[in-house]
Amino acid sequence: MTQPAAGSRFRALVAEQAPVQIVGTVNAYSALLAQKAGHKAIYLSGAGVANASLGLPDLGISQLADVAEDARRITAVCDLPLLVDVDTGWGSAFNIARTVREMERAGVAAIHLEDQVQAKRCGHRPNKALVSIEEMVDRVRAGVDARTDASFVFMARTDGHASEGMTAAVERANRYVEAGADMIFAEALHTLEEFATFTRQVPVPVLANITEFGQTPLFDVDELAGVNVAMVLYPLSAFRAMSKATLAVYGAIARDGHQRGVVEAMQTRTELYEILGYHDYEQKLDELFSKESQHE
Ligand SMILES: C[C@](O)(C(=O)O)[C@H](CC(=O)O)C(=O)O
Ligand SMILES: [Mg+2]
Repeated sequence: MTQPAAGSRFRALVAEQAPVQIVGTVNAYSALLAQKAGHKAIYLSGAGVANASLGLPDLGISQLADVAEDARRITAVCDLPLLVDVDTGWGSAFNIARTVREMERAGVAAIHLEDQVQAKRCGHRPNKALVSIEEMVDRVRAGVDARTDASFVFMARTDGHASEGMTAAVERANRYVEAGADMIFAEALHTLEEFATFTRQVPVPVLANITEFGQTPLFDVDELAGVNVAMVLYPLSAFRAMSKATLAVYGAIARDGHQRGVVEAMQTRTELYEILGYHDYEQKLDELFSKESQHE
């Protein structure tokens, strides 16, 4: 039986399970770990691609090809609906159309595209500059028009709150919805009251980005459910934890001349193989070999 398209599955999840938790997975193996932990939706972060895959800051340096490659690697092994951060779409109308098509081809369920200028910054840092409402409306129109699968989710992100305030952020969101956006990413709001105001006035599912060390307090799902948030994003939580763990292991090996003090902190070979389904692959190999030897 073939599965419904990724976009349909993501829409159904948002409709049934709001708020849906969406966890960042910086690579294919992380996606398998998220699935193992019981998550139903995953995220490829723009900052994650820049930081983890490229070793660069999240300042609009990465390109479509970088993000598409990481997305394809995830969808190749994990069928959970994947939301992908496409930053500003990497250009104007035809570039945005190409971004949408590439993401559809990569088996992605949803993308979010933001209203910052091309030289974008992290949404939780100062000095973000936005394009005009009209320019962002053009981006949304170009993206929505480029879809070949009507279920593919186009989410518009507004960074408007930081420089223009709540009223303007709500106005921007509504203009993007009128232009065809299916869902809205409300970046860097500060309070639950702000989320309540936002969701009251925006007629589509709204995402809250609960990234650590940022502008938004670490509200829990119940609090966010109470203000009608439909999706809760944890873009870099696992990446931040694995980075700290990695540094501790490298440090211990350098300092101690062995890794014995940090073995306890490691996932075992057995656990790794379980996540990967290693033994199924091995069995397949055995079957192929034994068939081959029967022909000899
Ligand atoms: C969600 C985000 O766009 C990302 O790329 O993961 C970042 C997250 C972060 O830097 O903490 C953002 O909010 O701009
Ligand atoms: Mg980003």
